[in-house]
Amino acid sequence: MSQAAIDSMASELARIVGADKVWSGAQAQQRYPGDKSWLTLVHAHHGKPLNQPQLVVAPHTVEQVSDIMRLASREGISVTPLGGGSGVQGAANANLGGLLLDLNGLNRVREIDEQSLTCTVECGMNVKVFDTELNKQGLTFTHDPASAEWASVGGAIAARGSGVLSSRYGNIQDHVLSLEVVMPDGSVVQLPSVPRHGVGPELGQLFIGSEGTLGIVTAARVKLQRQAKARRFSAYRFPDLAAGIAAGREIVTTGLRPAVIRLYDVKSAVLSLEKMAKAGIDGETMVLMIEGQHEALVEVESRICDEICRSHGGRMLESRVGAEWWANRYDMSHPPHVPQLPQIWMTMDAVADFRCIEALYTGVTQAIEHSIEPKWGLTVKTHLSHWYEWGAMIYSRVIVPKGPDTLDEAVDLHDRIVAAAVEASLVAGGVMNDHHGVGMRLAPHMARQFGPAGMSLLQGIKTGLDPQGILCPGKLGLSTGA
Ligand SMILES: Cc1cc2nc3c(=O)[nH]c(=O)nc-3n(C[C@H](O)[C@H](O)[C@H](O)COP(=O)(O)OP(=O)(O)OC[C@H]3O[C@@H](n4cnc5c(N)ncnc54)[C@H](O)[C@@H]3O)c2cc1C
Repeated sequence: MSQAAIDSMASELARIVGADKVWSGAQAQQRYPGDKSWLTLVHAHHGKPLNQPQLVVAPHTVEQVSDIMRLASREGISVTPLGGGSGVQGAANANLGGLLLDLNGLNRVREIDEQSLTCTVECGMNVKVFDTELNKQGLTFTHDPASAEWASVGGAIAARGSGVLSSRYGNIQDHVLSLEVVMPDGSVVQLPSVPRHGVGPELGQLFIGSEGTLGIVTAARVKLQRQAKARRFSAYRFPDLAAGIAAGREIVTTGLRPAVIRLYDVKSAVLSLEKMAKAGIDGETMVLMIEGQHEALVEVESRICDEICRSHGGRMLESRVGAEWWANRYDMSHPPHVPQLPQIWMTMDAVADFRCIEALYTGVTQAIEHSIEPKWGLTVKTHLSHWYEWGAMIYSRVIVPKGPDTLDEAVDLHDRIVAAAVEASLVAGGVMNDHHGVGMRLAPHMARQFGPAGMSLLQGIKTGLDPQGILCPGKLGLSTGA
């Protein structure tokens, strides 16, 4: 965009939202440095920011979002939505310029339906603030990612996120009941808000995980739960990872639903449970948390889980291990546990069915370990924390303790680790990833993971909904637009 076009667009945007909600040029880039991915941080550190919006606009209402999209569509300007900016894949970067749409001002709770236990909430609502508000009424959202203090509800939906309680309550797609979406041409779609329907396909699922490429999610009706009245923690030391996986599999495939089933491999257990090390955390360890409305049910479920864990060789640890784990569950997202540049760090979360899960663990962790020369001293620590009726997720925390000084070398190492892990997850019968989205990190691998026919279907949907290609061009491995 020429300077004249930017100025003209800025004044049109100011007419929609007010001049104090529009920023351009250096002001825009300083105000919005980009998301929390290593790629974003390392580029900014080397003076080559990935996030380069020419304009930023911060609407407060769905009508304003609609007017902005109508304007962007008329002018053919690309738009990148921004929620809490907590993404770790580089998705919320306006890397091709254009307009960054800051949605944090759309943060109202529109309605709580206490009979149906649902809430209609706007996309910019912060996840933690939302849950704190609900807690005052004895209710809870149950989407509890480690990034709750930064992430928005819209961002969680757009990135198809998951939270620590997912094994009982599901991932974000299970919480979302219906959506309000502003389309690239500014039209507003209200999807049916009923428990289930046979009125054609469930269109809401199209937007969950679409990372801003298909429409702007402005509000969602979401499922609520009553806050748990009873909660039990337990922890088990298993002879090896396979025994822990077998116990987890038996738990979820026999109808039991612990809210937390977290199985750490040896390195990860020592790292993540170090505060409890005196309790004998020296091997594969599982933390369980069982909760519900009825003490009696929680007691029975705990007892059966205990029997299952013991039958797979699990040795029960002091119950405080689980309780302390819960109290400190966000620690790994804060200093001193957060790595610093020039270190290279990333999380790789892969998912597969139970038939493939052990191969996935072995394949991905070994591929990461061998992806770069040993001199870099890479470490990989892995746990399983999202369990489904037919499979589970492995989550690897990867750190290169002293990365190279140059940007190109550092990005090359990073990309080699990612490519090796993606390939290994496919070979093992899984995919990368489970809940962190695609962003810029995984975009080059989308075609490999979706396959040519899958990509062609996705591209067709994109072209149909966004013929000008103005929403997040190039994201999700899609074309950069017309
Ligand atoms: C320390 C740490 C821990 C984390 N732990 C977890 C975790 O436990 N579980 C988990 O799932 N994730 C986790 N994440 C990743 C991240 O927090 C999630 O992906 C989160 O859901 C992103 O929300 P956000 O509002 O910050 O989105 P952003 O980063 O702002 O945006 C993410 C993507 O969604 C798009 N987008 C945002 N809002 C909208 C909207 N309203 N409509 C359309 N598109 C939109 C953006 O364009 C971008 O493509 C973690 C991140 C960090 C830094």
